[in-house]
Amino acid sequence: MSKSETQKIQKIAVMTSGGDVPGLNACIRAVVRTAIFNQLKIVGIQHGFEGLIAGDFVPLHAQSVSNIIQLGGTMLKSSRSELFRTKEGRLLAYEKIKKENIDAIVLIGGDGSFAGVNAFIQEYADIPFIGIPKTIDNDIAGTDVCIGYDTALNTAMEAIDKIRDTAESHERIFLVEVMGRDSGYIAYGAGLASGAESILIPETKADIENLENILKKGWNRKKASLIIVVAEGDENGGAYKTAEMVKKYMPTHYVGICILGHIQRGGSPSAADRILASRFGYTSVIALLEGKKNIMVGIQKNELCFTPFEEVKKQHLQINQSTLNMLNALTS
Ligand SMILES: Nc1ncnc2c1ncn2[C@@H]1O[C@H](COP(=O)(O)OP(=O)(O)O)[C@@H](O)[C@H]1O
Ligand SMILES: O=P(O)(O)OC[C@H]1O[C@](O)(COP(=O)(O)O)[C@@H](O)[C@@H]1O
Ligand SMILES: [Mg+2]
Repeated sequence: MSKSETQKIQKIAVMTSGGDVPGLNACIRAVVRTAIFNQLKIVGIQHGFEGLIAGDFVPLHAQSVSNIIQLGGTMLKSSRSELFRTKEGRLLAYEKIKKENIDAIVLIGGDGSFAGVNAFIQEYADIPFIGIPKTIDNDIAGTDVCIGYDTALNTAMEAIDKIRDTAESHERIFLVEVMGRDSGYIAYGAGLASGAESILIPETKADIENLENILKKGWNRKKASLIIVVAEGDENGGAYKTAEMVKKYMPTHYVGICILGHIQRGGSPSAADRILASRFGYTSVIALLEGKKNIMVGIQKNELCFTPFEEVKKQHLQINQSTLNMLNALTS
């Protein structure tokens, strides 16, 4: 039997992996403070799985996380790691965990990171992991909302409001491309919140079929500006490709393009993200102390819940007929 199964957990580690989001520092703070409050030792693993493979550990104390709850980015850094996808990489990671006497790990990551840790625990079963979901794409099943989505959504909405000002003054059409590799959550949320005339997302094809109609109707009823929000992962290829289509429908109009890009990943986290991050961080350590392992913390219908890593999949935005009806009414 392994140490973690026979003895109390004494030393844990926390890490961030995958694309960063606002709220990671708030989550790290909650994990560290809860660990220390419960007399656990805690180290940070720097640079995600790359740092785990390299043994890049840093001791953490209550003061290490002072004054970071409001900061974007991650004090532990993050990475995407090709080496962790290999058995050799995961063996190196295991060796470093054992050498550092780490009994359990809190992993703040996305669906990719959880797939990675699922591969790891099939090979090395004696290290309990608790996952905390973060991604601005909000596309992780097992939780209604991920850390970072709310702040990214607000960043995108504020940017679209600004584009609306200049579009109105000059009576122009703009395409605004927001992040979402395979996900329409930011596009849908920011488009709805900013009164966009059209929202193009990977989850539905009806949006592009209606585009010409919506634009012509809007212009004919003397709208001074038209804003189309496009998810980067939209099946038509994002803002540049869609702009070509729009220019065909409205050949005499100015068609501007604005790609928001990584601006959506930065900035001070919203209150909602800080609160979510704090709840998830606290719950993850308590879960380890209660003997839970290899599960992701989540929140569904405002209740905290847990999902085994092997069941953590991508979540797709569900757009049903009543949502389409609402969008049709609000953009008319
Ligand atoms: N199937 C897998 N097997 C092993 N490692 C994986 C697997 N999928 C992802 N990973 C690891 O997890 C890292 C983070 O995944 P990624 O999809 O980039 O971000 P996120 O965790 O935010 O979804 C990858 O860079 C890789 O090291
Ligand atoms: O910063 P990178 O590595 O280029 O990744 C960009 C991608 O990361 C995201 O911001 C989301 O990343 P995660 O799934 O890792 O949270 C996508 O919206 C975007 O397509
Ligand atoms: Mg992902």
